[in-house]
Amino acid sequence: MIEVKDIEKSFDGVKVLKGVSATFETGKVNLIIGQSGSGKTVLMKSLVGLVRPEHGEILYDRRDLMTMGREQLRHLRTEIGMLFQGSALFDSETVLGNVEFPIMMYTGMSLAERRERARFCLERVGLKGADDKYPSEISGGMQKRVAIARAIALNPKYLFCDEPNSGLDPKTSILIDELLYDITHEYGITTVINTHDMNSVLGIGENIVFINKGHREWVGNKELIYTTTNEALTDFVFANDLFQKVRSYVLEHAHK
Ligand SMILES: Nc1ncnc2c1ncn2[C@@H]1O[C@H](COP(=O)(O)OP(=O)(O)OP(=O)(O)O)[C@@H](O)[C@H]1O
Repeated sequence: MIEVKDIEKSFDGVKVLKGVSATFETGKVNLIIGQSGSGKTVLMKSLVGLVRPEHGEILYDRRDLMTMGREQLRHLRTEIGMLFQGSALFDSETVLGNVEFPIMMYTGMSLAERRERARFCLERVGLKGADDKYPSEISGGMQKRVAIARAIALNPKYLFCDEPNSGLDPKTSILIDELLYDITHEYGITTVINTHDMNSVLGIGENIVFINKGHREWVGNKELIYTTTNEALTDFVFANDLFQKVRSYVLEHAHK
């Protein structure tokens, strides 16, 4: 479990996180949602140590990132998997090479062990047989799967995904969501996903943290979101006509 307590972060004197507290649960898909500019990315960057808040605590299973020494930080990094926007694969490396990379960086495994682990991860994300391809030779959805295989290569306790559906068609997005959901549950990972995608919110949102103008405005799950009376949240989630209709349908049937 990751807990953040009263996080504050400013840029050039402007506060963008205004005392955010939230819990990201173990073995669950935790979503951070909110409008553009609300502070989601700054929150996620704070969680992984890329941004340093001026105030607050970031507790990884009770270990505070804010007060960790260099060794503790290095150890924590081996427990974290990251999936960046746009996959961020190394173009000059094969699919297998990309997945092997963190294993080579952070473990003392032999080449044969590394290969075995990387192949296992590729098979887990449904990419058996793609080892020798280069990122430019595979589709965006496949690239995302490679990035997921790389993110789980070190068997992480915590997995962070920044907009994992960006650039994908709706069907591929759902498949990627399902894969992230399955992996989270299979390995008991604390997964934190930063997303705008309403299909993801209503599909895999087991624990949803809604950030509005730098505040944590609402916490709940995909079921509770239908009945929320929080205006900022309904404006954000049900802005789209189709989702508004889905909401009306769900509410109507819930009362029968
Ligand atoms: N390094 C930085 N320097 C100055 N301001 C920043 C920096 N990073 C973020 N901000 C500001 O902090 C605010 C929150 O930005 P953030 O990127 O967290 O928004 P977001 O919710 O992730 O938006 P989006 O969904 O569009 O990515 C914005 O006003 C942004 O301009």
